Amino acid sequence: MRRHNKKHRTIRKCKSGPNFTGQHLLHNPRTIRRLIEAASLGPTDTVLEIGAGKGVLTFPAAEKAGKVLAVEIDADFADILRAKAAAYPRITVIQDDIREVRLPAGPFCVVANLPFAITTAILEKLLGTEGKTFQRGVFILEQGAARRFTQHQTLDPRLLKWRMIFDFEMRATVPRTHFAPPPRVDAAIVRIVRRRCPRIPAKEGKRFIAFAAYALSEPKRMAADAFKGIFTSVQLGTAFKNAKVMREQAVASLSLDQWAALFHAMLRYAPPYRWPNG
Ligand SMILES: C[S@@+](CC[C@H](N)C(=O)[O-])C[C@H]1O[C@@H](n2cnc3c(N)ncnc32)[C@H](O)[C@@H]1O
Repeated sequence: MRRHNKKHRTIRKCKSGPNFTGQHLLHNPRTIRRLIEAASLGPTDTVLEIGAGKGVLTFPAAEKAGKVLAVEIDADFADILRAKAAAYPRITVIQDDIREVRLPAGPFCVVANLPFAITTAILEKLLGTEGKTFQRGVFILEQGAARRFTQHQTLDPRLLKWRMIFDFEMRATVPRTHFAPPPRVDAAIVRIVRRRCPRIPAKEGKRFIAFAAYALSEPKRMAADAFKGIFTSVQLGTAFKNAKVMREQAVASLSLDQWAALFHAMLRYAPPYRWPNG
């Protein structure tokens, strides 16, 4: 699984503070149960567990799944987990930084109580081109991030792109008291599932981000103005009619399906020299 042959460090001895690795260990049985249930694991599933800690999620996941790859950066935690998992052939402990780990070549699911500080880096890895075999996952995230990822509309072009290809759903909130030590804020369980029919082809992701960033440069602008640099007025009329977009509608209020329909209209009707560049 390793990409580089780097020497490992014992992370907790590093400089940036006592808990910069987000070591908030989950101890509430109800939340553990909820998370595992939300993962809907079965015997054919390969699970990548991110930030396995001392294994509070590893063993319940291994009871249901075919295989669990438990990644943990902290050498002490990884040793504890390896010792506990010695009698469990379905669990493999990988002591490494998840950002350096090569993702499984075949389909896999994720179970993770994430280190909050690197949430975006981890999602970028799973939901971008590197994660092409990622199917679905359940994640404990900071509640603010969970709300941002799952709210109806978003002004973030990269998040919009993710939501063209994956469905995000907030499953439950998790009070900070369910962790030891408790983080400063509450958390939430978010389920992310690859759509059977993505709204746009995954290979168009970069182009879609450029398209969304262009139109969202002034989010309150009316849609007719936001897209007029891309479409001629005839093309705009057709694109808006097909996407059920009103000319006066603020670009920030477009639904996911409307974004997708307008993007497809650009690919179909607008000449490439009018497509926004990333
Ligand atoms: C919120 S704790 C979760 C621990 C355990 N899964 C639980 O629920 O109790 C996050 C874990 O991620 C680990 N971690 C932090 N940064 C990591 C990284 N870059 N790669 C892998 N693990 C990391 C921490 O050491 C910590 O054990």
